[in-house]
Amino acid sequence: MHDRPFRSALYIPGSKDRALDKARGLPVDAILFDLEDAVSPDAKVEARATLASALEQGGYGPRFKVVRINGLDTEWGSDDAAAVAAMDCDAVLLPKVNSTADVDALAALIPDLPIWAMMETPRGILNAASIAAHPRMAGFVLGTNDLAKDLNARGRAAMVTSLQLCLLAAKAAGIVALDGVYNAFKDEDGLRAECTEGRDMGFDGKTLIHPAQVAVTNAAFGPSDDEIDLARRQIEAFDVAEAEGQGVAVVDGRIVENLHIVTARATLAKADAIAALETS
Ligand SMILES: CC(C)(COP(=O)(O)OP(=O)(O)OC[C@H]1O[C@@H](n2cnc3c(N)ncnc32)[C@H](O)[C@@H]1OP(=O)(O)O)[C@@H](O)C(=O)NCCC(=O)NCCSC(=O)C[C@H](O)C(=O)O
Ligand SMILES: [Mg+2]
Repeated sequence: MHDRPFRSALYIPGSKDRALDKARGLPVDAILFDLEDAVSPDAKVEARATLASALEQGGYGPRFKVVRINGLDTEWGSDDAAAVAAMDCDAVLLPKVNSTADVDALAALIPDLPIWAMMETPRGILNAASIAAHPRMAGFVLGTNDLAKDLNARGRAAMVTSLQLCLLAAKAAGIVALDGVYNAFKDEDGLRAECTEGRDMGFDGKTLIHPAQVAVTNAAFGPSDDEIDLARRQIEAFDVAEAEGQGVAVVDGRIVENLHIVTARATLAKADAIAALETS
């Protein structure tokens, strides 16, 4: 559990002024300002300047700001990294990370900023544990489109092992883990089902491509009223049990032990963090 929510993380093409402006009013927890795949090659250089100007202008409030650069093996990567070092953002996102050597290369160009990794290549997935444990690494974003392409995979079931390897690595290292995008952005029911699946696997949130996906995602990854109510009742019941010298309570016919109280407290802390974010 992280000290801020990451339920929804919206990609915004760095080249699109209108979308950059719209994001200032969207209730997302994080923004992934994109210089990579959402920007065509002939617009890359201009997008860098457009994004720098949008971030300088500000207005993104409490949203966590991540800039996705082009790979350092492309003609734009090094200049993107130099530009990002001077931008007002919270992390830099490196695409197609294969190994810790890729992270080292970016770390050498940007001394301070937390680094996030796109996990979207077979080599990267196999190296997930060492990438997550890199001292500068702070977040994983699953790139399920690139991964499906490289695996020649059809459907999400074919990627579950990859998703879980990344989750295990992220949880072991204590970093953020965000699920991949749902491409059919007008299919609300399909998005809800995939959010539910990602949440139940343990992802902190989901990456999005369109504002219409925000509400469903925030609802799926935030604690529901029933979950908050249950967490409160578990804590109360466990306090009573402990006062009576017991190590176990029973709530709704299920046992509640100390470890469940850790989860219950995390649920309440997340609800508080969401409320604080939404009122700031
Ligand atoms: C998918 C889109 C191309 C659709 O664009 P459009 O047809 O313009 O949508 P709408 O007309 O419905 O837009 C309505 C308004 O919303 C704004 N808008 C649209 N998208 C965004 C956005 N992402 N962020 C902020 N605002 C947005 C429009 O400007 C309209 O505003 P207004 O005119 O004021 O009403 C488009 O949504 C889009 O480009 N989405 C982002 C695509 C993207 O970022 N792709 C790259 C990331 S996905 C990826 O690479 C994952 C990973 O690497 C992998 O491998 O899986
Ligand atoms: Mg990708």
